[in-house]
Amino acid sequence: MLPHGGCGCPAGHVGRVILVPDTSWHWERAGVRVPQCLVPPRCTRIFKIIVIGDSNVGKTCLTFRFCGGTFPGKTEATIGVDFREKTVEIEGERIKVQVWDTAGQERFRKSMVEHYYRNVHAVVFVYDVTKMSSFTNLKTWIEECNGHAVSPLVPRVLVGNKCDLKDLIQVPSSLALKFADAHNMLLFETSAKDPQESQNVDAIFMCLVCRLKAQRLLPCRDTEGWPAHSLRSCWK
Ligand SMILES: Nc1nc2c(ncn2[C@@H]2O[C@H](COP(=O)(O)OP(=O)(O)OP(=O)(O)O)[C@@H](O)[C@H]2O)c(=O)[nH]1
Repeated sequence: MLPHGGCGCPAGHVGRVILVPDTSWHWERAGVRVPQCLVPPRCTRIFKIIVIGDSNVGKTCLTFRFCGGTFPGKTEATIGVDFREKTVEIEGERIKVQVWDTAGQERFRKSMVEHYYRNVHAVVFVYDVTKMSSFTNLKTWIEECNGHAVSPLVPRVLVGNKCDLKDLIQVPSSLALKFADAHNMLLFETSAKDPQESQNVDAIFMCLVCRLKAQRLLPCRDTEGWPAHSLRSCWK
């Protein structure tokens, strides 16, 4: 039997690895034994991605589509922030993507703004392709982001949502592309509503996750989500 923390994770899991009579390794926690093959990998990194933009552009729907695979029938204005999570596996590493769906309405975001930007790993700026004002307001959102000392190294992407409303498009792709280039961002034009676009919605977040993974600077956390005491030994 290995001592507590014998799994090797520097954080020390709340549980222990034991060798049972059938000679296979099991994970024991609160008296429940789970075969080792079902135990999640030792460390799961968490990437915090915030989604910002005007009210009604579809931030909630995009995060629903990515995290839950569906388009919500009905949404209400976000108050403060809503969190959604999805665990993805890239090259054998499990990564928890923590998506912060922020309020677009000023009155619902005031007290929370500091929290949005603290320790953020990536930013998704969203506008509505059928509403020019949501595109012109992007300047303000970028200024707010920069004003909260978000490093230029933090990856950012631009998303034009509601592309399914083809007859109502006000923001030409060429204009959006120019803006994205000027701000060193990738541009995605998509629709949270159209199920055929779901892969494109996934691509927004997965491209950020891949870039973050490549940076290899982000710390590992144990499977409970707590920061590991010694981060370096968990880096690949
Ligand atoms: N046609 C269409 N409608 C969409 C799409 N995405 C969102 N909507 C609709 O747009 C409205 C606003 O969507 P939300 O996701 O709540 O917008 P939000 O940006 O989160 O708004 P706040 O929480 O106020 O910041 C809802 O009525 C959605 O059904 C889309 O891709 N296509």
